[in-house]
Parts: sequence; structure tokens; C-alpha cells
Amino acid sequence: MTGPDEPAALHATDLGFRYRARGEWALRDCGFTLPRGRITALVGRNGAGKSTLLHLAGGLLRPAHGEIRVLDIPPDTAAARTRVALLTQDKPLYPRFTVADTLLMGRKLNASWDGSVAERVVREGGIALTARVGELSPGRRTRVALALALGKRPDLLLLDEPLADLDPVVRGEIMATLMAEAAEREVSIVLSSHVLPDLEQTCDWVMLLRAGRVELSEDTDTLREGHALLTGHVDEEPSLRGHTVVHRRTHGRQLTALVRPRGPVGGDWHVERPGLEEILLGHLRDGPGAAKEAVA
Ligand SMILES: Nc1ncnc2c1ncn2[C@@H]1O[C@H](COP(=O)(O)OP(=O)(O)OP(=O)(O)O)[C@@H](O)[C@H]1O
Repeated sequence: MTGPDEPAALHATDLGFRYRARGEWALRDCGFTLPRGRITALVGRNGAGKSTLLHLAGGLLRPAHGEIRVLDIPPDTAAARTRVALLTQDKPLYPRFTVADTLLMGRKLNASWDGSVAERVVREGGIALTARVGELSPGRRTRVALALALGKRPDLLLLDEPLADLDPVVRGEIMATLMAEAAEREVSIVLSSHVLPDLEQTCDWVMLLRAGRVELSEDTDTLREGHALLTGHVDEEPSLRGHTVVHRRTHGRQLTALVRPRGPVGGDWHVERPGLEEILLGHLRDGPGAAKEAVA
């Protein structure tokens, strides 16, 4: 976790939201700080609350409870609208506009517009400025929407599943563009994604939501160092008492356990350092909050 005085990209206190006054809570009791200058992966099962959180951060929704701040200011202010760009899943673009028209609209709507950045992002995807947006493939439309968001020169970029409809090559290209932008301008990026393998090389902070609550919010190195993948005979299992077993599976008499050790682990285990994907999958399958999810 970051300290309370460190500048935050996103900061929430006791945040709650429900879509209808009497409906289920989509987010509840969320308190977290995402540090600035990082690429944060927002992960969680379907319906965990990722889009809701990004919409709250983008000022499209208002909290029913608690508070969320972006770059230490409220999201529904003019200052936040200038400094924060949100790319939603539906990527609202005008299908009859050409790509050039779309970028011109970006210039007219944003005082801080940088056409060279937007054009570079479009050009890198081999997209003609004369192409009509409605005739582009979904992946190319995503790139145009991203160009519009980056051309705004935001300090915080919120991306709701930007990789969902892209092939692996384009996903890699988009992630490279985002990383370059983050490194060059220290843009803070928060992106929700189900494509775990793509997050390993790019994200340096992870927040995992489960049934509307924050289960993890950590630096990825700390997360890797804090987990161990143990393989051994099932009879060794009692030695795991007192440690957090995030996920376990057996194959015959062999037990493999993803563990968050609380001190030295006894027993006769083969110990490996798991990758980020393995850690996140373990938590998503049945991390500590899984029982709560089952009844949510
Ligand atoms: N417009 C809406 N009206 C009512 N309930 C909604 C609406 N949008 C989302 N929800 C509910 O809020 C909860 C959180 O949904 P949300 O879309 O934020 O999850 P998510 O993690 O983004 O899911 P996914 O990975 O499927 O996109 C879910 O229970 C969902 O059914």
C-alpha cells in the first residue's frame, strides 16, 4: 500500500455504489490508494465492479456512499475532466466521421490537445485518416478511441477493458503504446482486463475486486515476493496451517498450493516463485474472499 501522504492517482474511502436505490451494492466498503505514475491492472471476475469503479472515477457515476478522488480532486470537476481521460467499453465514437474528423473533434473539445500524439497512435495502427470510423474493425476502432484519449494529454488514463476485442499482436502493440506513454509523460494508467498474460510485463500495480470489494491492492513485485507455489505430498498439508492458502489442487497424492506464507513454511515442499498470472488466477478462482463471493 502507499502511504497516506503520497500523491494518488485514485483514492477511495468507504466507497459504495448501487445502481438502483434498493438494488444490490455493485461496490461496497472500498478503501484504496492507487499510486501515481503506475500502470495499474484492475482485475476481477465478471460483475466484480470494475466498470462501475472506472465510471465513478471518470465522473460518469456518483458514489452512493463514501468518496473517490482522482489525482487528489473530485472526479466531477472541470479540473478532473481536463486531466482525466476515460475510455469506456462502448467506446463512443461517431461512425459517420472519418478518423481525421474524429481527431479534429478531439482538438475542438480539448484545450490541451496534442494532435501529434493522436496521429501517431492512429498511424502506428496503419489506419488511414480518411477511413470512416463505422467501417473500421473493432480493434481499429479501439485504437482510434485510444488516440482520442491520449491526444487529450491526460495525467490519468482510465481504460475499461481496452484489450477485449483485439488480436494478440494488436494487444501487444497497444500495451507498448501505453507503456511508452506512461514512461515518457508519467501518465498514471488504470486498466481493467481479463487478459492476465498481457498484464505480467506491463502493470506494476494490481487491484483485485471481488463481489464489489477490494481483495488486493498491491505493487506487483510485492505480490510476487509475497506468494509461493508449493508442491508436495498431500500428507504435508498440515504444515500449511497458519499460512494463507490462496488456492490448492490435488493430483492423486500430489498437492499444489498457492500460499501467502506468514513466516517460514515447514514440511517437505518443492517451492517456486509464481508469476503474476498464476497469483491472480489463484485469487480469482478461490482467494480468501471467495466464500463471500458465493453468497453475494
Ligand atoms: N447499468 C446497470 N444497472 C444495474 N446493475 C448494473 C448495471 N451495470 C452493472 N450492474 C451490476 O453491478 C455489478 C458490477 O458490474 P460491473 O459492470 O461494474 O462489473 P465488471 O467487473 O466490470 O464486470 P465485467 O467483467 O463483466 O465487465 C454487477 O452485479 C452488475 O450486474
